[in-house]
Order: sequence, then structure tokens, then C-alpha cells
Amino acid sequence: MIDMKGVHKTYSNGVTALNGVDVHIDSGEFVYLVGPSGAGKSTFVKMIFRGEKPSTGIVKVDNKDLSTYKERQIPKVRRKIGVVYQDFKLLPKLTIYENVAFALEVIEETPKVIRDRVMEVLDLVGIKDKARSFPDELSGGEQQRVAIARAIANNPKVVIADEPTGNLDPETSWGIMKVLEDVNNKGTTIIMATHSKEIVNTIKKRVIAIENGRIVRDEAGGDYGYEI
Ligand SMILES: Nc1ncnc2c1ncn2[C@@H]1O[C@H](COP(=O)(O)OP(=O)(O)OP(=O)(O)O)[C@@H](O)[C@H]1O
Repeated sequence: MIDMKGVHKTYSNGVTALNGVDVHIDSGEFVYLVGPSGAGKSTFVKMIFRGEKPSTGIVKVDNKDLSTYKERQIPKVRRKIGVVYQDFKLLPKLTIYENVAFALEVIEETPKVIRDRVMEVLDLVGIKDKARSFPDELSGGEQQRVAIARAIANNPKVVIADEPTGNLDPETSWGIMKVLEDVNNKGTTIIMATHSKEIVNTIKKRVIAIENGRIVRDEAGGDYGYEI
């Protein structure tokens, strides 16, 4: 599903965020990305949805080398990938329903498909009754559920979650993990960058640890491995 070969990323300010990453992630896997702040986790996930381009090396998603896409074809890459952020990034002036529908409108789904699918994914994440509310009327955990619904609305093959529980209290975080596990159980590959020792050590998955832009550990059912 995802392959990186010899991936380096140096930003324009001269900071090298990835320094020779080789990795293979299969379809349907659930992977935690861990490592100290500034280690390169966000840069790693940005490689996958083409948020950034590698300086050198190859990134393949679904067997397609991302460098073969032209800029205007990037939306095509993004259709395969849903992204969930720490700060939810919902559109404040749109209702919950509209926030999720928007993701489908931009890919020109028909109104009927949109109606059915929006309610289906809101139901899946347990927030159907909030369809008419606005984001600021929801708790943080509820907003993150909406963000997950939006990310999975067009049935992406991969969901990338960059610290999805970073702004949530522990109890709410477990609920979000349950939703991500449900999504994974339906076959979607999940890659989640996290600083949560409790989550990684409790819900065991493959753990990839990054330090100074390199993978230093890659372990099925591994521990978080850091003190904080
Ligand atoms: N757009 C950018 N321009 C310049 N440098 C950047 C950019 N984005 C990240 N960096 C630098 O690249 C390095 C890796 O950052 P990255 O955000 O990938 O780390 P991270 O592991 O996700 O950190 P955190 O856990 O704090 O989110 C850091 O030194 C950071 O300052």
C-alpha cells in the first residue's frame, strides 16, 4: 500500500527532517508513528499525502510513484487518503453535515450519494444526532469524530491521523481510538503519529519509531518506548 525508498527531506531552511527512510506498509495495517518532538513524524506522513515532496527518494502509494503525478493530478492522490489532524480543522461556518458533505462535493459526487454517505459515516462515528449543529457547539471529542467522518467519507484506502488525540482528555481519546479501530477493521490502512504512551502500550499495533529523520525501530505490537 505504502512504500518509501531512500526518502530524504530537507526543507528550504536547511533542516533535514527525513534522512533515509525505507518502509513498507501493507494494505489494512494499523501503524503508530512515535518518536521525540521534531523527529520527522509529521514530515513522514506528509510524504504520503503529498503535503510535501521528498528531496530525494521514492514514495509509492497504492503502487504508484507519487512523483509521476503532475501538480494538477494531486487531488487524485488525495482521494485515496483521508487526513485527520490534532486540531480537527473543521469549517466553522458549516454545519457538521455540511462539513462532511463538502468533502464529497469537491469530488463531484451526486446529491443522493452525498446525502446517504454523509449520514452513513456520521452514524459510523456515533454522531448522527449532531448533523445540524455547528462545530463550536460540539466537544473536542465530538469534533474529532466529525473530522474522522469527513476523512473516511470517500472511502479512502489510507487514513493518516497526525496526533488525533493530542487535544483530547484520556477518556475521550479511547473513544476516538475505538472509532479508528472500527475504520481499520473495515480494511482501511491507518497511520497514526502519536505521543500517547498509554494508547500505544494498551492498543497494540505495529510501532515505527523515528529519531532524527530515521526509522530506529519497527516492531509489530511494540511499546511506545519513551518516558513521556
Ligand atoms: N515547513 C517546514 N519548514 C522548515 N522546517 C520544517 C518544516 N516542517 C518541519 N520542519 C522541521 O523539520 C523537523 C521535523 O519536523 P516534524 O514536524 O516532521 O517533526 P515531528 O516528529 O512531527 O514533531 P512533533 O512531534 O513535535 O509534531 C523539525 O526540525 C522541524 O522544525
